[in-house]
Amino acid sequence: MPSEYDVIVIGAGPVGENVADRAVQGGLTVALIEAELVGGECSYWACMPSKALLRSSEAVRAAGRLEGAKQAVTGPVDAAAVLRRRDAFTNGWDDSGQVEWVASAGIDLVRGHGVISGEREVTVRSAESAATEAASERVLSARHAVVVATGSAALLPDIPGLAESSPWTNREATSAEQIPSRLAIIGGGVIAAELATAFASLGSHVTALVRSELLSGQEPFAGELVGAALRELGVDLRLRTSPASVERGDDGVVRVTTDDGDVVEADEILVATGRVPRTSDLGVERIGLEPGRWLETDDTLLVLGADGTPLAGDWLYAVGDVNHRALLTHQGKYQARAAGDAIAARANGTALHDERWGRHVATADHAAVPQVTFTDPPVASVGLTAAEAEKQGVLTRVVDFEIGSVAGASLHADGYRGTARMVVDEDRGVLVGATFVGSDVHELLHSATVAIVGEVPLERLWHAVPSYPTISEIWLRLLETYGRSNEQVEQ
Ligand SMILES: Cc1cc2nc3c(=O)[nH]c(=O)nc-3n(C[C@H](O)[C@H](O)[C@H](O)COP(=O)(O)OP(=O)(O)OC[C@H]3O[C@@H](n4cnc5c(N)ncnc54)[C@H](O)[C@@H]3O)c2cc1C
Ligand SMILES: NC(=O)c1ccc[n+]([C@@H]2O[C@H](COP(=O)([O-])OP(=O)(O)OC[C@H]3O[C@@H](n4cnc5c(N)ncnc54)[C@H](O)[C@@H]3O)[C@@H](O)[C@H]2O)c1
Repeated sequence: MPSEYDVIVIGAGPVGENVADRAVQGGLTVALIEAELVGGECSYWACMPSKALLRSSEAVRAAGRLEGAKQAVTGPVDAAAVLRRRDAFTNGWDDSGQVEWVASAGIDLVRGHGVISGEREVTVRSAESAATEAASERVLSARHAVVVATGSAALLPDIPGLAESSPWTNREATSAEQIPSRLAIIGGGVIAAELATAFASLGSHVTALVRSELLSGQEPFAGELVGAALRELGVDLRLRTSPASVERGDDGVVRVTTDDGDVVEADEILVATGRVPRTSDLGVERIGLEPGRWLETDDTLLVLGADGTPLAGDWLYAVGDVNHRALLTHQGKYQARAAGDAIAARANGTALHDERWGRHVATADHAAVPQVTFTDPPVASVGLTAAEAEKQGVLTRVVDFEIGSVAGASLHADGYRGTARMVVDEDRGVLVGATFVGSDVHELLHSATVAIVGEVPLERLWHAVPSYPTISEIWLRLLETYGRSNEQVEQ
């Protein structure tokens, strides 16, 4: 293998793989360095296994909401079969399939831990040498760019006794071989809500300790509807409650003392309190950056130095979780496409389109980040919440509608419960945010993303006719509730 490449990518998660692929397609040679499994957190301990843990129980509950189907589906979910299905999605934590794809894409995979050892230089310590401490290092240099795609890891809050109690992070939870009888969860964000749903559905008695509100970054009705559903699943949901201390006794039982003096007992405790960047052992101090911090970038994903401008020579990029722009696989891969193409354009001396919405920038990170929280009901959101729009000074109008009163939804599930909200920028007459909560709203989300990214005037949206009878008719109801501008003039 050569020691000089056009581009070196550190981290072969979904985002690193994509930036490498894009750079190869731009005619460049690429080395992709991975310390663990090619495919990263998403494939093995995050998106894929967590969704596999959720889906079967969701399907059973969906049948239970339909007269006629519910009589046919009467038994409990087979947790062991769900775990086997999860194992199939993670390929038994074997990345050989993804390694094959890397080779077929013309990318050189280098196994080991990458450290930035100088400008355009990365030293790779092989996994074996890290274990034996034998010196087996390779120094690689990059003619054009080094891309950091090292992702994020679970944040462990400083709660007395927690670290000593063998807590689960997303890794242990998504790779669990058994369903614990009692699971305590700290946190009220996306991971906590999804994994509370998964484990409660698979038979755990879940106690969730949420220091503020559930899903507090989203529209308030999202947390209310998901919280009600979790309680129906038997989750002991404790809002505005924090753990004061944690202890795992000799009997193996974890005891969490809450700030109101109560004691919660559990067999396992899952920490879902946010993420930290994987930059603490990356050598960034050699180039004037602080280890353990997120890497701030411009919109072409070039890393910014302490002075807020890209490092001299435009050689260091950061994509995916590690830049903290949006901790989502699809958004990281979007950044990867922009960065990979920008690297190729800069290397080949072709035009750089770094204007807003240009080919080489990740503009959507600021305007239209879609996210589905795979609870039951799921929460599908994109763009700004009403509170965020107001905070940004947008002249905001909010329109809400109950999804259950749409014909398609009432056919979809008996007693369909759900809410939709659109957030409108009144000055521009366009949508800037949308949230849907309700069974199977996932697939509605992309329509809202297209409307926001395309800045489609609401007047034109009236001509996008939703099929009857589908849940998409919610669009028509939202527009009718908003009213047409000529109606407003007449009033
Ligand atoms: C439980 C859970 C569920 C999630 N569900 C979803 C979901 O449904 N949809 C969604 O969009 N997002 C989801 N996410 C978020 C998603 O997992 C991340 O946004 C995504 O994995 C980020 O990709 P990445 O490539 O930036 O980083 P990662 O996937 O973290 O990959 C980084 C890679 O870099 C490697 N690495 C790190 N440091 C080095 C080094 N110095 N040298 C060599 N290699 C290194 C790591 O081993 C890893 O393989 C979920 C997250 C969690 C925790
Ligand atoms: N379906 C998806 O798209 C999906 C699924 C899972 C994760 N993710 C991504 O992973 C990221 C991380 O998820 P997350 O749930 O860990 O983070 P989060 O930021 O969504 O939620 C963190 C939660 O922990 C709480 N918290 C923080 N510190 C605490 C402390 N010391 N004590 C008690 N509570 C504390 C917060 O109040 C919040 O409720 C998310 O930003 C999301 O983008 C996405």
